[in-house]
Amino acid sequence: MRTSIATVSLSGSLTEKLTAASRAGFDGVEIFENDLLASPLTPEDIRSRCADLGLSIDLYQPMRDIEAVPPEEFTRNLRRARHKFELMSRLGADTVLVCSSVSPLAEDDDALAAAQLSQLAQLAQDFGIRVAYEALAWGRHVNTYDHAWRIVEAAGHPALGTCLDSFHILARGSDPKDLEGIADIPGEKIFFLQLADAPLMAMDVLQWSRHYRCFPGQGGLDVTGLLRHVIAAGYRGPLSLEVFNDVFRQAEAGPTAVDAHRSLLVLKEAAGLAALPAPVVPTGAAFVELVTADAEPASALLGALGFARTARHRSKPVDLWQQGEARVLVNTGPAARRHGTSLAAVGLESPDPAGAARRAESLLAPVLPRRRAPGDAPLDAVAAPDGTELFFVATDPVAADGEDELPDWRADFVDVPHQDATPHGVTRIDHLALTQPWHEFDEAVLFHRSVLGLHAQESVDVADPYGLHRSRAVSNADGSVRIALGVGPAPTDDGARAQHIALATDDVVATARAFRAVGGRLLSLPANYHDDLAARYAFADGELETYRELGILYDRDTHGEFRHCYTHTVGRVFFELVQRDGGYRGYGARNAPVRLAAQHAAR
Ligand SMILES: O=C(O)c1ccc(O)c(O)c1
Ligand SMILES: [Mg+2]
Repeated sequence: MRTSIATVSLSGSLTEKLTAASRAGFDGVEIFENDLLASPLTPEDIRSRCADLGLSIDLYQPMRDIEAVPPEEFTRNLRRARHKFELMSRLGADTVLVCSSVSPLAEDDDALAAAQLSQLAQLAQDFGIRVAYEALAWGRHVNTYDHAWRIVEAAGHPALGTCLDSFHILARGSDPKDLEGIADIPGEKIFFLQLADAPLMAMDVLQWSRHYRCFPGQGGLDVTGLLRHVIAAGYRGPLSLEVFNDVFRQAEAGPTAVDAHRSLLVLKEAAGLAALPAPVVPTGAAFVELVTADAEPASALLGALGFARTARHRSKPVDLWQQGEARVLVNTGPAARRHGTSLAAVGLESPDPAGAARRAESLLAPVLPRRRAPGDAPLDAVAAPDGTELFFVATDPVAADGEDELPDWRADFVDVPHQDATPHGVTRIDHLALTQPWHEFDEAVLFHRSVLGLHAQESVDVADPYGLHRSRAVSNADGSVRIALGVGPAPTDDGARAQHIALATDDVVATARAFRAVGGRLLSLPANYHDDLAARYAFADGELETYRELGILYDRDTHGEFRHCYTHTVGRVFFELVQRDGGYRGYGARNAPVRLAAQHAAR
């Protein structure tokens, strides 16, 4: 099925919007009236621009407050409509959206609405135009899809059909049973389908629609289920995205259009309308890579944490630090000069690295060129929305019988003589916390879910002394890959750009003590925090005193317990030591406000 996007869903001038939609691979657009009014291009220019870009104009919208009004008012509406139909002829657009009236002049009279819409459709037909009537969820008298359809059916005009909009239908929180009526609408009378999701919120539906709509898969509405009903009805027109929110309006149109198109691809896959290469879910974090112009602070911190510098890349200035199954690469190559100390790449263990890359590519992830010296392992890598490089590396590169050996990233490293540092009990990487640019948060969550096949937890809000952080974790089924995607309060705030690496230990007290014994600095916490812990939980003798001394935080869920503490920050990066017991599933979100305040104080 063809894909389309409303120009209102992208930022910029009409030209910028059209270019972005075309580049991202959309087949068509809905031209939003305000975008046309604000454009210096004539309708003929817009028509030829779209043609040059390979875009059809699938819809012109919206026409408002047309139906169920007194006769003099309707005469004025028809005059207005004639102007618009002439304009549409110049544009080469053959379908117009009419949304249900919000006017105080509108009467609660379905027969009148049907008669007037029929008259409008007759005029449209003379121009070769079809009218698609949409129920706004806040329409004065018509605000449900079935009500709009009853009026269209009663009008019985061949140039009048309905437009279904997933937001208006699903935002009313209707019983899933109410949606079954969609399949009873003759497919050819559904003239258009608009798709949008939204996070679940209890608020006025108009504000919700205008400020919080997002692309399918980024919110909490069952857009897939709705699409199945519409397909069952026989609809075969475009799948068109119509999103309004405060974020994309300030973001660049190009990346938004790619994010939008990815959401449609995932939606089509979920609804059984398209087959993509299957997701290859990563099975572990093989390594993280830090880039830095000055390796000293990061190396000192890794050393204090009990890591040993075990190997060096054979052709690049990259050291491999290891402890247990936790591996950190420190790269002082050219990329470092651009970034300061930051987390630039993650090696994800994959049972099928090439398959993982094919999946990513099919979902429009930029595949990274294999910049490598002769003899280096040819690793598959893609860029996440925030630019983090994701390498898909073989869990078990040794060839099974009859198969080619997979490239082994470790083969690029040569062991270096190192003093056997005494390990401090770190066993592996527990999770990564990656702060996203504020306008890419929803995109990042959809990316990690769809491209990597990870499951997304609920979004949590975390108070910071100077703003609010939002965080949403994505993980695989057994928790061996966990990434907490976050967005900070202000792009200029250091904390809002922080990235952290949480290291697992079976005994956080021992690991923290060992770290401190060699001069490591742990984030210290206010006494009030531990006083509150004493009020909430009964600890063994001396336990809480130890936590006070070391700056260890504590949390509990229905599964188990969580103990954690934090190092100081190097560039954008700090480490967390975590001990999970009994299957604790969270990330200590309850403690995050205290941690954020302590980090502000430490700065
Ligand atoms: O918010 C609105 O007014 C509006 C306009 C046109 C639409 O198709 C829609 O879904 C909402
Ligand atoms: Mg709509």
